[in-house]
Amino acid sequence: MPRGDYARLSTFLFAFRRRIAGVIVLITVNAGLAVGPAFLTQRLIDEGAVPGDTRRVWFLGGALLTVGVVAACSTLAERWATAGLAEDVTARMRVDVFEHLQSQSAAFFAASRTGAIVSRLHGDVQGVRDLIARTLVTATSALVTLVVAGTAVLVLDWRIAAALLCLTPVLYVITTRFGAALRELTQRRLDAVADLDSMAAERLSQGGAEAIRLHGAADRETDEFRRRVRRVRDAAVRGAFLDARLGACLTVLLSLATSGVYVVAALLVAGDALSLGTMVASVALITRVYGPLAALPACRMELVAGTVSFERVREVMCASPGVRQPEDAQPVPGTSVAFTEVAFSYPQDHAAGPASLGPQPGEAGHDPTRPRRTSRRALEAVTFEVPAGTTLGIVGTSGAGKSTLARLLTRCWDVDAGKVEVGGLDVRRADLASLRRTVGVVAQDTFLFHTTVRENLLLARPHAGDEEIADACRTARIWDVVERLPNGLDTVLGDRGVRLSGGERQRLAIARLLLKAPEVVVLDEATSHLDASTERAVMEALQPFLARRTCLIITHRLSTVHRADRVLVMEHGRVTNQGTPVELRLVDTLQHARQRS
Ligand SMILES: Nc1ncnc2c1ncn2[C@@H]1O[C@H](COP(=O)(O)OP(=O)(O)OP(=O)(O)O)[C@@H](O)[C@H]1O
Repeated sequence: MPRGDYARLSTFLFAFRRRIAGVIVLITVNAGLAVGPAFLTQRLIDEGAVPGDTRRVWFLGGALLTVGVVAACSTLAERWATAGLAEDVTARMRVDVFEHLQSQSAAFFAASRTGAIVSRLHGDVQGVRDLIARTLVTATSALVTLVVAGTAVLVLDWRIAAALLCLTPVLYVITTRFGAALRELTQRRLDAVADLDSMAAERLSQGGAEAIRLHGAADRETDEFRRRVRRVRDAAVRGAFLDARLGACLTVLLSLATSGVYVVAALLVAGDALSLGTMVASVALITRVYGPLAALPACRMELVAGTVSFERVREVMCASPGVRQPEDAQPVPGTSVAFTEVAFSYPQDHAAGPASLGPQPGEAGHDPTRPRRTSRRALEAVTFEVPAGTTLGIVGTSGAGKSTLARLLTRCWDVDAGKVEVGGLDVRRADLASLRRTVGVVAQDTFLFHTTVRENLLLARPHAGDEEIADACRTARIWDVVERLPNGLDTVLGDRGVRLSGGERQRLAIARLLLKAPEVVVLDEATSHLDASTERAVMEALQPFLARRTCLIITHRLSTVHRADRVLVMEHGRVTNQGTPVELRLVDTLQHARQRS
């Protein structure tokens, strides 16, 4: 692992330093308790068994039992402390990642695959948990035990200690060679798992599954899934094989060394240069030295795997939010809206998120050789004003850039040139929370969460009471539908609100807007799924709510904007006309635009 990664991992763990110190103390106590029996055994043989002192034998036997019981209790305490520490670090990391992702702009999510993000939040964070709960603890314990047991052997007899420790450099060389290969394999396996997660998340979503069914593409998709599963399998099998090869090398090496130590000790006893008790104690300590020596290489490998996971989590944590709030951000002071000479292009080629969250080799869209480029301008020199409390209708051909206006107004994206102002304040200088409180949008596609109607509505105003919710639903002409649901407001709507029709989802989104009651309202094709009479009814009911507010109503239908104070006509990212509905002779303009599209 690069040195910088260790430093970052240490920085993250610094917040838990007291508990880590506690765990290290327990590990050291355990290591001390693990070598105690060897010394007691040495004395039991040399001072009790050999001279025939039975009182000494009983006393030292009792001491051995006591050390065993204390060691068991101390191990229990160490496991408990370690498990708690690892889970707390994991929980903290999950929340940090989630919180950081919430601050990402639309550009990040447009460039990243959902499954890959979820994989970071779940699989890779789990990898970090294993790193802390298993690897770091085992490594620390192995190191401490190695030092304590090595010193104990040295105290008993330096010649045996020398024979025991001569293995260390050989072990180091072997693990270094295996470590590099394992790092690459782990990276490949985690990428392959993220690919799989990402495909499953998309294809098994309600919309994805329906699209596959409608296009009869089930077999093709299964083949693709099989190909991705094979990539995961291949990387895992190669990793396991590498592990097994390392295990075999270690077994051979350790058996060689163990027999070597036995022979050295036996020769010393035969030549009267060592007591029997010291030989038994030294032999007992072999496992205490070779256990850690054998565990350390495996730890090193796991450390490599774990830090790959850590690095992948860190990559997401380091993704800078595309939309930042300045230090001196100000609350939005008014409700007028103005666009001045605004130009904007959507970034292309997944430039906005970490590369590993975008398409991977073999996936559609992955082509590192292709030069990066930006798309054609979505907006070009767009200028208009909506005075506070007035309504602007925005009409135009499909792809003209109408929805992009709403995204720039709420700072889902930032303009490339020009400025967007709310209440005379450039939105780039506005406090984001204040901006998003002031501006409310009913988007073209309504997103509903897989939860109850009530929870979906409370997203707009968390403390709204049942009466307020019911009033908003009545105004949005959705209350009778909610009442007919099996559990009313407590009915779970399914993935993305699958239990409701497109028009019902839209009306629920309008109810959500009514609960939020923002001062600036954007309705982006908010009634496009409604039949003409329901649309009329909803718009009529909304009038008192909209009357006092600044409104931008984006639509294809003339009827929806006939009450607007002014209307903007857009084509290919430009404003081609604006005026009152009457001035523009809107019908003609629209028909003209349609003919040209
Ligand atoms: N996330 C995105 N990434 C890249 N290009 C985008 C993205 N969203 C929109 N575009 C492009 O920007 C242009 C304007 O899109 P926009 O959604 O603003 O159009 P619109 O006028 O609302 O269209 P419609 O009436 O069909 O909803 C289109 O050419 C579209 O392809």
